[in-house]
Amino acid sequence: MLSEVPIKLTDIVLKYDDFTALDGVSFEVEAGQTMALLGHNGAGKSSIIKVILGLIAPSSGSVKIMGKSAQSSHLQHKVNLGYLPEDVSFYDKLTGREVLNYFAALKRVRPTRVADLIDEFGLGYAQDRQLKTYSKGMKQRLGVAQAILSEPGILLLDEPTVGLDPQASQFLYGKINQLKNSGCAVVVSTHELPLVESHMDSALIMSKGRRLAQGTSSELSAGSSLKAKIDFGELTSLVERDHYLRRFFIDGRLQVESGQKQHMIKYLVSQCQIFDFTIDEPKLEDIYHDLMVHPLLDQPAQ
Ligand SMILES: Nc1ncnc2c1ncn2[C@@H]1O[C@H](COP(=O)(O)OP(=O)(O)OP(=O)(O)O)[C@@H](O)[C@H]1O
Repeated sequence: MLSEVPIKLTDIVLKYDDFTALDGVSFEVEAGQTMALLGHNGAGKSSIIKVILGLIAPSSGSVKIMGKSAQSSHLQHKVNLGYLPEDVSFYDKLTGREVLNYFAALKRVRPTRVADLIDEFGLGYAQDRQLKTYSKGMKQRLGVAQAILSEPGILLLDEPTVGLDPQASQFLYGKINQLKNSGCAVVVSTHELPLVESHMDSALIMSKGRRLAQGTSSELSAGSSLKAKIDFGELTSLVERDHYLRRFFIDGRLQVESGQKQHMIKYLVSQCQIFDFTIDEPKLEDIYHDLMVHPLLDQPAQ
């Protein structure tokens, strides 16, 4: 029997009174896949996470977690799920260690895991201090440690790197990668595009509750109107002789839409015997900003 898809949303519409926060959102996250939710403030990212958790019911559409409705009453007990809310807050008279011990007992996690995570997240020196003495980043580290405590099969992180220093952010994405390799399905809502580009499998880019684009970095790049830039040593002299290449010679570089890239590479290799070139693909950050300026809102939901 095929295993169930950990997260599957189909045509989700979510209304808060008269306001439509999500409008026809569909996607799946397979086991061992990581997906980023991107979009402007108010695009609907946290709402998606809350719908996946079953904290809010969509107005229409279906949310299946491991094949079961997200609204099913015992789902939380049956699915090993880790969650970091956007505004992480714990009772601030507890110490860091007490907070993690509390969640460890709740999730039936061995106590040695608490000690390991406190150590890995660099909180050992503060583990017996009350949270009211913690900085924002220390609380965030604790929140992330809480979310991954049970080595979840589904991990939902809402803006996990807010307040984290660059080293802690890198460490977190290393942890996400470890969980992915053990089969966890991961969804991260974030505004940190370079981290997404280097660490996540795919991204769903949202605007005003709708999907603007979705895919891996190369799929997003191929669907974008931004150009890939191809450079090699004797470019200028070759372009002077080659009428075809001249068409793509812009600002001293060959520039082609991502969809034409393979064709251009073939041409360079077979027609020009150029084997040594570099390709500068559009960055996720550029694709994102381009989409925000030129939205493709008529794109049908997948
Ligand atoms: N409980 C609520 N009642 C009414 N409107 C809400 C509620 N929660 C969210 N909204 C609205 O729904 C839209 C989506 O909100 P959401 O929090 O999902 O956005 P987001 O993409 O996570 O934003 P941010 O990047 O700022 O965290 C926003 O316009 C927000 O004002």
